[in-house]
Amino acid sequence: MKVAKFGGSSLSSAQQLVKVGNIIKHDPAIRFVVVSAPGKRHNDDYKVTDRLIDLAIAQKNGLDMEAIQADIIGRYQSMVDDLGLDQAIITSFKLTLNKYLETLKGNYPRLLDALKSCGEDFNAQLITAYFNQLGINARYISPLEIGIIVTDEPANAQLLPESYDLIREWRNQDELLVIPGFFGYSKSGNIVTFPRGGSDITGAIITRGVQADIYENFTDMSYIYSAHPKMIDNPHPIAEITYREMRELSYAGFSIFHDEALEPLYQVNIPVMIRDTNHPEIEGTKIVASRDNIKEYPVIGISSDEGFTSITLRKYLLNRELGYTSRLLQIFEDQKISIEHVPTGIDNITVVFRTRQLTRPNQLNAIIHEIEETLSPEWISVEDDLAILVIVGEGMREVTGIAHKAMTALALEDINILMINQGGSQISLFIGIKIKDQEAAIRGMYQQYFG
Ligand SMILES: Nc1ncnc2c1ncn2[C@@H]1O[C@H](COP(=O)(O)OP(=O)(O)O)[C@@H](O)[C@H]1O
Ligand SMILES: N[C@@H](CC(=O)OP(=O)(O)O)C(=O)O
Repeated sequence: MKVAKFGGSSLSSAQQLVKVGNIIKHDPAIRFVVVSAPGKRHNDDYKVTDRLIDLAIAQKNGLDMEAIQADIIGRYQSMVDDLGLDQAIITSFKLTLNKYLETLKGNYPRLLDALKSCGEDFNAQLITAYFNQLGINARYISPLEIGIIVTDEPANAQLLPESYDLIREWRNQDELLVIPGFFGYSKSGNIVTFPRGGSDITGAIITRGVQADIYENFTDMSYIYSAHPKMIDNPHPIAEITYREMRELSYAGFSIFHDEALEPLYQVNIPVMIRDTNHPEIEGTKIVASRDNIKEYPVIGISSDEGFTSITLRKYLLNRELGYTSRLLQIFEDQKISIEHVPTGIDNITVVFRTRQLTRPNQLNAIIHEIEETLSPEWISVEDDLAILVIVGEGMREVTGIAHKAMTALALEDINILMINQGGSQISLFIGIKIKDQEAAIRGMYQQYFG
C-alpha cells in the first residue's frame, strides 16, 4: 500500500491534474493522496500560498483585497472550467475565504494560518471532484477528521504523537482518501500550518500513520541530483540516498524534499521515492536507511545555503576558563536564537546562526554588547554575508581524501575559507565562505567529486 503526495508543481493547472489522474488510475496500490496548493505554472507565475499570504497582509494593512482574491479564485476557476467540474465548488471556496476574513479579523497570526490552509484545502476538494468524475472512488478528508493533531503555535505546527493511532484507523478504507497537506488542527480547534513546504510533512505523517509500504513524493524533477540543477548542468542523478544524507542536504538547500519530513519515516524505516509527475515511467530517487554503493559514491551530494551570520571571539587562555562556552551559548538562548555551528580553536570560538532569526531592531548590537559585558573577549568580529557549503556522504567515514578534494576545489577557484566544521556523525563537512563565492565553489567541488 502506498501514500502519494503531489507537490504544487504537479497540481498547478488542469493539464497537470490530468497527469495526476492517470497516475492514480494506473496504480491501485496508491490508497491515500496528499495534495499541495497550486504551484507555479511557469517561472514568472505565483504560488497560490503566496497570494493567500498577500491576502492576509492586505487585510491587516487595510488595503484593497479584491484583486488578490480574484487571483486566488481564478486559479481554481480555470481548473474547474478546463476539467468541466461543477461550478458550485467555486462558490463554496469564496464563502470559506470570506468566513475567515470576517471571523479572524484582528487576529493576524490565526487569520494567516487559516488563509494559508485554503490553498491545499480547496485543491483537495477540487481534485476529489475530478477523481470522482474519472470514476475513481475518492473522498476528501480534512486533517481534522483523519486525526492530524498538532501544537498550537501559528505557522510552526508540530505533530502530537497520539495522531498516529487516530490515522491508523483509516488504514483499511475502501475509498481513495484525498488529504490536504500543510496543516493540522490544534486541540483548541485552531488551524495551524507546518513551516513552508510542509505538505511533504503531511505526506510522511499519513504514511507512518497508515503504515504504508512506501511514500511516493511526486514533484517536477525525475531525480534528486547530486547538486542543485540550477547550478550544475546535467547533474548526477541519485538512485539511492540515506535518510541521514537527505536530511543534511535538504536542510542545506536541497529544497526538493522538506528536511523535517523524514523524521516520521526514518524511525519506522519506510522508504520515500521522489518521482516525477511528468515522467511517471522513471523510477526516481529512493530514500532508504542504508545504501550499498558507498565505495563508488562516498559523497552523495553537495549543497549550499546562504543567510548565515557568524560571531567570532578571541581571548588568550580561553580554553582554561570554565563555563565560557556555556555562558556564550546562554546569551543566544536568551535571545531565542538557535545555533547552527560552534567551531572552536584553543583561544577562539565562533557561533554561526541563521540571520533571519534576528527579528528585533538592533538585536545584533545587543548580542555583541552582552557578549562584551559577560565574557570580556579581546577581539570580536561579525560576518553577515556567510554562505555554508555542505558536502554529504556516508562514505566520508571510510574513504580518505574527501576533505582534500574540497580544499583543492576552493584553492583552484581562489576562494577564501571562513570556517570549517565536520559534524560528529562524520557524514558531512561544512565550509563557510562568502556568498559571492558560492556558485564557483559548488561548480569546482562538483567537478572534484562527480566530474
Ligand atoms: N538536488 C536537487 N535535485 C533536484 N531538485 C532540486 C534539488 N535541489 C533543489 N531542487 C529544486 O526542488 C524543486 C522541487 O521542489 P518543490 O518546489 O518543493 O516541488 P513541489 O512543488 O513539487 O513540492 C525543483 O524544481 C528544483 O528546482
Ligand atoms: N503550499 C505550501 C506547502 C507546500 O508543501 O507546497 P509545495 O509542495 O508546492 O512545496 C507552500 O507553498 O509552502
